[in-house]
Amino acid sequence: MAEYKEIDSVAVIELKNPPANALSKALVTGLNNGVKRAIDNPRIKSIVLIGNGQHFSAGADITEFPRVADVTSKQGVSLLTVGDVIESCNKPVVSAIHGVCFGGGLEIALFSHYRLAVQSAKLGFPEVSLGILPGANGTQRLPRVVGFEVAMDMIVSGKPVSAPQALQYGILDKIVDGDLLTAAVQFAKTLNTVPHDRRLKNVPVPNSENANKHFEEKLAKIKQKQRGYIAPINCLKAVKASVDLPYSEGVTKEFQLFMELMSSAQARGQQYSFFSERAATKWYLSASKNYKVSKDIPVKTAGVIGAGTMGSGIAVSLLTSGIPVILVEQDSKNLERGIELIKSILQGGVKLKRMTQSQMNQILQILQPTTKIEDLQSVDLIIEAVFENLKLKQELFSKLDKICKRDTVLCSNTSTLDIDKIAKSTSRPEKVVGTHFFAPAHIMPLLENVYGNHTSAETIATVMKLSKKIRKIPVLVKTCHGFVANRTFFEYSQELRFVVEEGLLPNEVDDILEDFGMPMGVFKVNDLSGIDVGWRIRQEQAIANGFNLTTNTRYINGERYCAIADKIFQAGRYGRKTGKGWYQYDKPGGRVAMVDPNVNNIILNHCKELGLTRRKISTQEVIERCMFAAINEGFRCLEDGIASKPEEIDTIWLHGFGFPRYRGGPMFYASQVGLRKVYERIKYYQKHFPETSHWIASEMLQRIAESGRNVPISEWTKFNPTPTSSRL
Ligand SMILES: CCCCCCCC/C=C\C=C\CC(=O)SCCNC(=O)CCNC(=O)[C@H](O)C(C)(C)COP(=O)(O)OP(=O)(O)OC[C@H]1O[C@@H](n2cnc3c(N)ncnc32)[C@H](O)[C@@H]1OP(=O)(O)O
Repeated sequence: MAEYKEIDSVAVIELKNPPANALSKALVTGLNNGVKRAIDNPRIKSIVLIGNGQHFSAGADITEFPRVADVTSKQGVSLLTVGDVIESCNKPVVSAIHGVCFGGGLEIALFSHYRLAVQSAKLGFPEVSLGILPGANGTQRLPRVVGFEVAMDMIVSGKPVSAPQALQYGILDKIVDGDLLTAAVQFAKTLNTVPHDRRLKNVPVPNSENANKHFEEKLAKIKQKQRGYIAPINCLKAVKASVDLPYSEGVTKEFQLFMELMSSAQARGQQYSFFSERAATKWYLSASKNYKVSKDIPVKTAGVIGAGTMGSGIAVSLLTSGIPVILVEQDSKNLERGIELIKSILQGGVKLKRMTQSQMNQILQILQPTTKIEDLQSVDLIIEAVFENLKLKQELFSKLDKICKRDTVLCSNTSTLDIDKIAKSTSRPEKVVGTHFFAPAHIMPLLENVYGNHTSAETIATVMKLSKKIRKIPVLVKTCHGFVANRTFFEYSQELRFVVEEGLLPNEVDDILEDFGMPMGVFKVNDLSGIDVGWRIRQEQAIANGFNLTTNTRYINGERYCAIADKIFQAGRYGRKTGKGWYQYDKPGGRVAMVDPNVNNIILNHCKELGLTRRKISTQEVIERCMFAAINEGFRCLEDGIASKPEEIDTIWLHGFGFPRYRGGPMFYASQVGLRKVYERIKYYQKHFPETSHWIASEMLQRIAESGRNVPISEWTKFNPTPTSSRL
C-alpha cells in the first residue's frame, strides 16, 4: 500500500493503491509506518512522498466513508494522525506531485514541509461536491498559504488549480521538468532542517483584512446559485474560522462542521451520485458484449446532419474535442444560420475565457459546412439531428446507408423514436444507434445512448467512448418509445399538469419544484423547450395511435388527459421564443418569467368548461405525485430491461434534468423515503386517480416493498431476475 525505499540519505514513500491512490485505512497506515521508519533511521536525512501510477492521490477513500463511527471513535490511524507525524517530523518532508492531488491527498501535501509538482499536475479540494469539507485541517492550512479569498474560492467551488497556478499561489515551491522522483530526491538532499514557517500551523493567514466582506458576498452567492446545498456553507464557515480563531481552535471548528456534513443526508446523496455516474458508464449486455471486452471504432471524423439548435450544439461538442465535422443542411440559408449559431456559441466561450480567439479560429478550420449529403461518404460516424419524424429519419438513414462507407456508425439524436424502426431502413442495423443529446447540446453533460435489438457491441463501445471524448456523461439504455429520460420525465410532467388542472397555478407548482431543488420548474422548462414542440409530439403520437386530439379531449382510451397545454399552444403561446407560454417574458427569447393573468384565465376557463372544482393542494402532495410517478416509471424501465440498474436512471436525472445532486436522483430519493412508503402512496394515488395508468404500481417495486426488509439500492435488481421488453 505504501512502499518504502531509500535512495542515499532520502527515504522515498510511494503511495500505492491503484487506480488513484485513494487514501484507504490501509494506505494511511502504510504511510504512517513509512514516515516513522524514516524518522527512526539515523542515516535518513529527508523524506519524499510520491504517488505510484497516474496520480499522487485522489484523496480519502470514498468507499470507506459510510463508516462515520470510525471517524468519531478516533481509533486507528487517520489522516490527521499521520498528518501530525509528518508535520512534527524534524526531517524535511517533500511531497512530489503528479496527476491529481485532491482532497486528503492535498492535505497530506500541506502537512509536508515542501511541495514540488510536474507541469501537468492538478491540485484541489473537491470535497464540496461530495457534500463534505476537507476534514484533515485543509480548511485551516490552505488559507495560511494562499490567503482567505483564494482558499475560500478553491474550497467552496471545489475546482482544482493547475500546477502553474498553484506555484503562483505559493502552494507549490517548484515545478520540475523531467523525472519527478529524481528531481524530488535531488531537492530533498539539499534540505537539512525544517524552518518554523514550513509548519503551516505556525503561520498566520495572510491577506485577511477583507475577510468579513468576502465572507458575506460569498454567502449571498451560495444562497443564490447553490440554493439548498449545505456543504458550500460549511466549507465557507470553516475557512472563515482560519481567520477568526487560533489554529488549535480552528481545527476544532473544522471538525464540528465536518461531522455535521458527514452525517447529513445530502452527503449520502452526493457521494452516491459520484459512484452512480461511474456505475452508469459500465454497460453490460452479456459476457461477450460489455464495457470491458468490446472494442470501439476510432472516430477521427464525424458528420452532423441538421444545423438547427441541436445539430449546431452537437457539432460544437465534437469540434471543441478536436473531431473534424462535416455539417450538412438541405439549403444554404439554413446552413448559413447554423454556421452563425456555431460561431456565436464559440464566441461565447471566448468571452468567458474558455478559449482564445485563435483557438476559436482553429476550431472553425475543422468545420466543413455543406449542402451535399454525399460529402459524408467517408466519415467514421454521423449524428442525425433533423426534425423528430420517423418517416423523415427513415428516408435519411436509407440514403446514408447507400452513401457511407460500410463501417460508418449511424447515430440518431431522436429523443423518443424506436431505434429499431430507424435501423430497419438500412442494410446495416448493427451500425445504428441512438445518441440522445439534451439541449443545449454543447452544455448539457448527459448523453443517453440507445441500443436497438441489432446494434452491435462495437457500435455501442464506439458511442460510449465518443461520449467521454466529447466530455459527456454517458448512459446506455435500450430502445423503446421515449427511452428512460423522456419516459420518466413524461410521467413527472403529466402529473404536474394534472395538479394544475386540479387546483394550483403553474408558478405555484414551479415554486414547489424549485424549493425541492430542481433548477427550474417544469412549466419554465416547457417554455424553454417550446410549447409547440410538446404539442407536435402529442399530435404525432395521437395520429400514430389512430385518435383525434382536440382541446376538449379528457380521456384517451380511458386514460386521463389534460388539454391545458394544448390550449396554451392554441393561444399562440409557444414559450420563451415567442415571449409568452406558461409565463409572460420580458421579450421574445427573454429569460425573465412573469406570472400572466391570461394564462390563469385559460386554466380557470378550462376547469369551468369541464365542471371541475379546484382545490388546495399541499406541497407534500405535489412532490409525492410528480416524484412517485417518475419513480414508478423508473421501476418499469428496469422491469422492461430498458435500464439495467437504478444508477442509470439517477444519472439521467442528475445530468439531463438537473435533479439536485444532494438528493442523488429519483431512485435514490425513493430509497431514502423508503420503498414501502413509496409503494403504499402509489397505491393510495391509484385509488384516487384510477383513470391514470402510471399509478399502477410496478411489480418490481411491489416485490421489494413487500419483502419486509429495507433492501439497499445496490440489491434492487435482484428482485427483477428476468428483465423483459414484453410489455412494450
Ligand atoms: C481522528 C478522527 C478525526 C478524523 C476526521 C477527519 C477525517 C477526514 C479527513 C480527510 C477527508 C478528506 C476528504 C477527501 O479526500 S474526499 C475525496 C476527495 N477526492 C475526490 O473527490 C476525487 C474523486 N475522484 C476523481 O475526481 C477522479 O476519480 C479522478 C481521481 C480525477 C480520476 O478520474 P478518472 O481518470 O476519470 O477515473 P474515474 O473517475 O473513473 O476513477 C477511477 C476509479 O477510481 C475510483 N476513485 C477515484 N477517486 C476515489 C476516491 N477518492 N475514493 C475511492 N475511489 C475513488 C473511482 O470510483 C473509479 O473506480 P471504478 O473504476 O471502480 O469505477
